[in-house]
Amino acid sequence: MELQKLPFQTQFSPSPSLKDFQKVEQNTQKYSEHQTLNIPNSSNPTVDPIFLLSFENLTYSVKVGPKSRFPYCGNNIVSRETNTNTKILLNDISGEAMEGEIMAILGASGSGKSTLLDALANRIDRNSLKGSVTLNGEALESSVLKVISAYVMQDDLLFPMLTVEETLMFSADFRLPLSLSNAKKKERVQALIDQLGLRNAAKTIIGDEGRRGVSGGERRRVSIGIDIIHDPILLFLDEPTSGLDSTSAYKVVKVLQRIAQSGSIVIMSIHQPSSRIVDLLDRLIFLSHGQTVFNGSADNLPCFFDDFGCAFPKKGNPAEIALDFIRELDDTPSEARNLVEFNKSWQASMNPDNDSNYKSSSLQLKDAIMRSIARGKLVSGVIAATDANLTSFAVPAFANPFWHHVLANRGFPKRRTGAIRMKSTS
Ligand SMILES: Nc1ncnc2c1ncn2[C@@H]1O[C@H](COP(=O)(O)OP(=O)(O)OP(=O)(O)O)[C@@H](O)[C@H]1O
Repeated sequence: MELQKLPFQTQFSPSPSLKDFQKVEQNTQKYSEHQTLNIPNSSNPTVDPIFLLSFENLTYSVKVGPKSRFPYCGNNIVSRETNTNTKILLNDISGEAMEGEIMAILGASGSGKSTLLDALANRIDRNSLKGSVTLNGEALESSVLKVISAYVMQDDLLFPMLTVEETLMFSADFRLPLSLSNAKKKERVQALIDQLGLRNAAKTIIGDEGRRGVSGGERRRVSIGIDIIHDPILLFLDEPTSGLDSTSAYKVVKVLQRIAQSGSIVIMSIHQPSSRIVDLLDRLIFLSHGQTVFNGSADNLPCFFDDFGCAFPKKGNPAEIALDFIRELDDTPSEARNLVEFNKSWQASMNPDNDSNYKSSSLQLKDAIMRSIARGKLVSGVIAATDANLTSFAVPAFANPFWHHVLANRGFPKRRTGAIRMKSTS
């Protein structure tokens, strides 16, 4: 794949040094002040995908104690037992997702969706997780992942008395580097409001039971916004549509598609997507008891199940139909095992050379990240200071959502009382 020539391209070697990154950072700003915040719309998808997330043979198990003979004594008795069993939560899961795509993880409750998401997002101890997760063929250091990714949880904790705009500005103040000017932060917030489709709600308070505020769908998009303020390359979301009506859920996924097409890989777990949501999903992984029972595009579902021997109805929501089939097969362990095995052979027959679907110039990760920054991802300034190994970034990294950080530090912003001065964005 011929890569677009950028003004700074000749300035770095295949193994960039700290100075190279700093030059790129400066040049990126010079190259196009605007590009940093330029968010392509969905009709303008990424031209040349430069990132590929791959995961191979992911296996994760936990030790579980036997049922206590003295249940009323609580867990202590059980934990003293040496006779523990192993429960396999993920069993040999492989797949890949490319920049510009949304990959959805589906399956019945307890099938392992959140566990797989956690495994991909490096939220499981690497010593317990077998297999590999790579970006452009390189294992991801957790410090790098912190900077280039975001994880959006199901439960959103937002301040009810702040407006949408103030909430996002608060996130920008806390999560973007101090070196980034206030004007740039405001610019980023405004771009994000448009990307999230929240322009009409920008001045509306979040609200709660006592105060009317934004709708449930808007609230969910604000939650996504505070986590993606730095414009990450990898975005993980745990059930981003749960609890939303069909239209709100669709709007959320539409926003996610826009984010993917601005140069990210979006990976999410989802329960029962509607047909029009399924149309927005590029890749689906169906899990059953921690194993893959289908991995591919929704278009392949009818053919896959027909080949397996389940006549796939011509009409209806393909994801729902597939989930129903899987649920039925789950009732008979031998049938469920057959489906897992069938998926393996079907995958192999679809891709006999075992080639990655990703046809690219296989850019090294560092180069790909720099190219992505030049394209406008990772808000300018986020990697202003990196070391040669891409292991330390000048980004504030909070283990918890930043609200926790604020609360823990008793920095709760008192609107209008000025305990923390909220910078006005208007
Ligand atoms: N630490 C643990 N110890 C034992 N079992 C666990 C542990 N964590 C998760 N599990 C089990 O692993 C299975 C998969 O859990 P996971 O949360 O990934 O499922 P899920 O598909 O996301 O479910 P849901 O749709 O209900 O959120 C479940 O049976 C769960 O009870």
